[in-house]
Amino acid sequence: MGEAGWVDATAGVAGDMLLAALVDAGAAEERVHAAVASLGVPGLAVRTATDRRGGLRCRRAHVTVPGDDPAHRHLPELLALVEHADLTASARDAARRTFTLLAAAEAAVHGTAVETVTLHEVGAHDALADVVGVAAAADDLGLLADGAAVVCSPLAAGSGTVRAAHGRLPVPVPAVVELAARHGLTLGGDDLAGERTTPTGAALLAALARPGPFPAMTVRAVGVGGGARDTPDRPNVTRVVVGTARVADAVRTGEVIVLEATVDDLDPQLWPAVLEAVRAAGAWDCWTSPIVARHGRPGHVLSAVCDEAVRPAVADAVFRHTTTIGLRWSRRHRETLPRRAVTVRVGGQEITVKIARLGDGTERAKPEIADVEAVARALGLPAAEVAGRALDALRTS
Ligand SMILES: O=C([S-])c1cc(C(=O)S)c[n+]([C@@H]2O[C@H](COP(=O)(O)O)[C@@H](O)[C@H]2O)c1
Ligand code: NI
Repeated sequence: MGEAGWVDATAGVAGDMLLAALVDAGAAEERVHAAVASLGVPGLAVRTATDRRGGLRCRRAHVTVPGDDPAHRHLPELLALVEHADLTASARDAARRTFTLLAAAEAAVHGTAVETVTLHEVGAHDALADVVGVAAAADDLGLLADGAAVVCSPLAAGSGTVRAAHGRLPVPVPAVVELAARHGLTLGGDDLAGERTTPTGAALLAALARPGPFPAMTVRAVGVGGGARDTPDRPNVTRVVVGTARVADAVRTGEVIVLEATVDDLDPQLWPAVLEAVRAAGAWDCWTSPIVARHGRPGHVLSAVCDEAVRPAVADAVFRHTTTIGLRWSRRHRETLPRRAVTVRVGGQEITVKIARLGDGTERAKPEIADVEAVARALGLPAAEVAGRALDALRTS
């Protein structure tokens, strides 16, 4: 059975509110501190403290920013900071996906390209700390693991106007509406005054959650994250509930998007960079298959598997990074075995072992090959030996 999460954004959601809620639900704050510190921005830090919002106890996240924040950033700069930070693969993926979705929505709103769109507040130091902090916290709670599922409620639309770098904007602000339209998020609750859902909050939910009703789960913890304002109409909080999903059968079923493009005119040396870009856009997996294309030309079919939420970003990456001028996509059924991850040590170094459970209850363990390769390099041993020692360590643990 996998981890389950529910995000209640009916009173609103912002990056700092979600971060505080995840920490309040039990995510290790040290991991958040370390992730933010590893961005290498001197003076950028985050801490949380208990507070109250509208009579409810909550936790608030406080970000300390250096005084020299540039007026704006662009997506490549944010992705480079995330790339060099000390994050797990899942947390890095989550942070990358969030910024990519945010930039794609901003680009659509302002009619510019994703890579060159100017990100004002949403690319500032505090947004960076919020996104990376949420990625680290969600990872710590197991919400980014294979088989985990996070569901979110409708997001509070709010009402009125708000002052931003763009001038006075109508609420819900354009970036939030664009993110909702692209990722099927529901906006509701326009009875609430002011900005309740920010672009960063909406992008985090687009990247980490799918909209839906409260998932059946055995509840383990609840976290309440407070926003900057203490509003009289409703406690200004985002709630997170975490637990273990209740799954009736061993095999999970679901739907995924499979995108394909046939390409016969790309410099073959570029394919590794293309695959990396498509993954960075949010695809879970992507690969190429050699084909003989029209007129007997050797070519490749590029295939990518992703969630509906990131389909526009993945399609965008395929168009930008290959020579194709068309692609096709379809919804496909998927079945996956429940799995969990265990950390073992070989020669003092950590290796993650993924354990899948089959329908008859038997388990199949596989050390993560990237960890095996890194440890093999560090210890000067063959990878096969390190993998074997990881399985021995699992058996004796
Ligand atoms: O930074 C940018 S480009 C930006 C775009 C928009 C649009 O809707 S377009 C709105 N805002 C406003 O900035 C603040 C901070 O947002 P966070 O997501 O970083 O919390 C907020 O009021 C947004 O509505 C910024
Ligand atoms: Ni904008």
